[in-house]
Amino acid sequence: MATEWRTWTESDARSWIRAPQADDDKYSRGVLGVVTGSIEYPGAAVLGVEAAHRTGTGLVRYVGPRTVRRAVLDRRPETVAGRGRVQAWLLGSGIDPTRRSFMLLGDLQHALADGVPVVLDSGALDLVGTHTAPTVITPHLRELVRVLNAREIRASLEEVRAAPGEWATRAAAELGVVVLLKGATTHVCDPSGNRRTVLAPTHWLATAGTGDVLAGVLGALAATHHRELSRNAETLTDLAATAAWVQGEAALRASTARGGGPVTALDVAEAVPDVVGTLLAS
Ligand SMILES: NC(=O)C1=CN([C@@H]2O[C@H](COP(=O)(O)OP(=O)(O)OC[C@H]3O[C@@H](n4cnc5c(N)ncnc54)[C@H](OP(=O)(O)O)[C@@H]3O)[C@@H](O)[C@H]2O)[C@@H](O)CC1
Ligand SMILES: Nc1ncnc2c1ncn2[C@@H]1O[C@H](COP(=O)(O)OP(=O)(O)O)[C@@H](O)[C@H]1O
Repeated sequence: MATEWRTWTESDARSWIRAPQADDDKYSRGVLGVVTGSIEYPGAAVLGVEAAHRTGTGLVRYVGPRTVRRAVLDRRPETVAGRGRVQAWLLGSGIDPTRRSFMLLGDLQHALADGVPVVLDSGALDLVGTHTAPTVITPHLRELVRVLNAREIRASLEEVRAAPGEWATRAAAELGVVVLLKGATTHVCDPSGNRRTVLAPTHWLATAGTGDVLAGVLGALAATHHRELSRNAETLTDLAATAAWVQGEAALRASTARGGGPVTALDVAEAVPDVVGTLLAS
C-alpha cells in the first residue's frame, strides 16, 4: 500500500550522513566499487568517482577500460583500480547498453553477483531484475520509459511525463527495487510503498553530467551505510532521497558562489563536501 509522497528536507537528509569515528578506518567507512564510463563517455566515470570521494566514502575502486581508468586516476589518484571487496556497487553511468563488450558485461555480472547494494544507472538499467541484492535504479524520464517497455509495460514519454510519481511507483512494484526518477522534482519510491519527493533548489542542475554526480553521491552513501543496509534494505529509499537532496543543495551552493549563475557537473561534485559538512554541523 503506497503512502503519500513526502517532501525530503534538510533535517531528513541530516539523519543519513555518517561522519567517521575514532575507531574507523578506510574499510569500515565503506568501499564503493564503480563500473562506469566508456571510450564514448569517459567523463561520466570521472564525475561519478569524484562525487563519491566528495561524499566521503572510505575508498573507491574503479573497474573499466584502460583509457577511462587513466582519466579517473588523473583526476582522483586516491582511486584504486581493479576489482576487490566492496560494500556497494555503482554501475552503468556513461555506458551505452547497446555497445557493451564481453569484458564489460562480465564485470557488471560479477558486481551483481556480489550481493551487496547496487546503484544501477544509464547503461546498466536493463540489468535490473537479474540479481537479488538491494537495488536502486536512477533513470530519467526516457530511461524509465525504456525500462518499463522492456518489461512489456506500455508507457509513452508523454504519459510518464504527465504522472512521473505514478509510473515510478508502478516500476518499483513491478521490478522490486527502489526507483529514483530524476527531474526538477525527483521521485523516490520502493516496493513497500515509501514515497519521497526531492525538489531541486535550482534549475541550473539541468546540465550534462549532473546525473552521473548524483549516482556517485548515492553509491557513496550506500557504501558508508552498509551496516544499516544489511539490517534493513529499505534504508536504500531514504539514502536515495538524501543523495538527490545533497546533489541539489550542492548545485545551489555552486551557483550561489558564482553569483547565481550556471554550474557544471564538476562544480556540483566539488560543492558536495560543503553540504555534507553543513549537515553534520547542524
Ligand atoms: N561527460 C559525460 O561523459 C556524460 C555522459 N553522459 C552519458 O551519456 C549517456 C547518454 O545519456 P542521455 O541521457 O543523453 O541518453 P538518452 O537517454 O539516450 O537520451 C538521449 C535523448 O536525448 C535526445 N536528444 C539528443 N540530443 C538532443 C538535442 N540536441 N535536442 C533535443 N533532444 C536531444 C534524443 O532524442 P532524439 O534525438 O532521439 O529525438 C534522445 O531521446 C549516458 O550513459 C550518460 O551517463 C551524460 O551523463 C552526459 C555527460
Ligand atoms: N528542470 C530541472 N531542474 C532541476 N533539476 C533538473 C531539471 N531537469 C533535470 N534535473 C536534474 O538534473 C540531473 C540530470 O541527470 P541526467 O538526466 O541523468 O543527465 P546526465 O546523464 O547528463 O547526467 C538529474 O539529477 C535531474 O534530477
